[in-house]
Amino acid sequence: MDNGSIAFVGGGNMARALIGGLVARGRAGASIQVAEPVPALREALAADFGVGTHETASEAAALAGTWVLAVKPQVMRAVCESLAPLAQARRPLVLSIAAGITSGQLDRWLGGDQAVVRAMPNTPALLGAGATGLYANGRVDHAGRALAEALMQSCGLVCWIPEEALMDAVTAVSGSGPAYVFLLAEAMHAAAQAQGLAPDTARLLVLQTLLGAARMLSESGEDAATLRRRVTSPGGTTQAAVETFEAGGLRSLVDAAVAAAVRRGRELSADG
Ligand SMILES: NC(=O)C1=CN([C@@H]2O[C@H](COP(=O)(O)OP(=O)(O)OC[C@H]3O[C@@H](n4cnc5c(N)ncnc54)[C@H](OP(=O)(O)O)[C@@H]3O)[C@@H](O)[C@H]2O)C=CC1
Ligand SMILES: O=C(O)[C@@H]1CCC=N1
Repeated sequence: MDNGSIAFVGGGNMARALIGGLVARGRAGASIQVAEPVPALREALAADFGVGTHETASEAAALAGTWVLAVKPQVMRAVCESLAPLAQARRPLVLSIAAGITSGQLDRWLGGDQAVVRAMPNTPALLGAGATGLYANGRVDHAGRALAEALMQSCGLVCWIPEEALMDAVTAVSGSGPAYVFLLAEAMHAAAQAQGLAPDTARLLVLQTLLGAARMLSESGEDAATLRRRVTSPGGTTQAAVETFEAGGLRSLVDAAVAAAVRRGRELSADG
């Protein structure tokens, strides 16, 4: 049964990012099956990546030994229950990327005794620049862990997370994290225009600043605080801005935002 094919159940934003990352790094589109109820999404995935597409989860899942469950947490139970007979018959490696939903819930909804890996990726996976946290339940053997790791590594960095409870923190930091950076970019872009810069110029300057700063964080070997201090001339412009951020409570705001995301992850697993 396992011919190396992967079935994605759900062909939305995150599935598209993962499939794009896999195909860009050499996986044949034809080895990927996607179940997605929205016809326009199915057509776009087939056209862009050459994947096989299906209307229902069981049609796609029947063709693969690895299942990536990429539907919203709110519909995960119904999707798993619809796949339970197939899961019991075929014993696939199941990867769920859903926020909050626990491996115990997935195992139960799929009928029990399932090899379940929780993966929390993020959308830069599309560029091979993703970050994924992985947690495997006790039914996943060495080969299953290696397969899950290789799959997600083709979309970027992978970290194994030792305790499942920490997956909510991973979700709040790196799963949701790209949105925090995009929000900062939006705010800087608006502020640049408010100071009189033309929209295109503002966009270019913000974009290159974020890119350059991220590269320095990644490549300089120095920590964020050291790099920040080096920009901040005593009594200069950066100090004026940084003091404004600190006075406005930026650090505690970020702490509260991440805590809110962790709480929401826990709530998503509350029923069932
Ligand atoms: N977006 C992100 O950055 C990240 C998302 N995630 C997780 O990924 C999962 C998907 O999120 P995201 O891609 O943003 O959501 P989307 O809504 O973009 O994608 C989910 C897709 O699944 C479809 N769907 C619904 N029911 C079924 C079904 N029975 N069979 C097959 N497909 C179905 C939905 O169709 P319809 O719209 O008609 O319901 C939708 O197109 C979530 O669980 C989320 O927690 C994890 C990491 C990052
Ligand atoms: O917003 C969400 O719930 C999902 C999980 C992480 C990123 N997007």
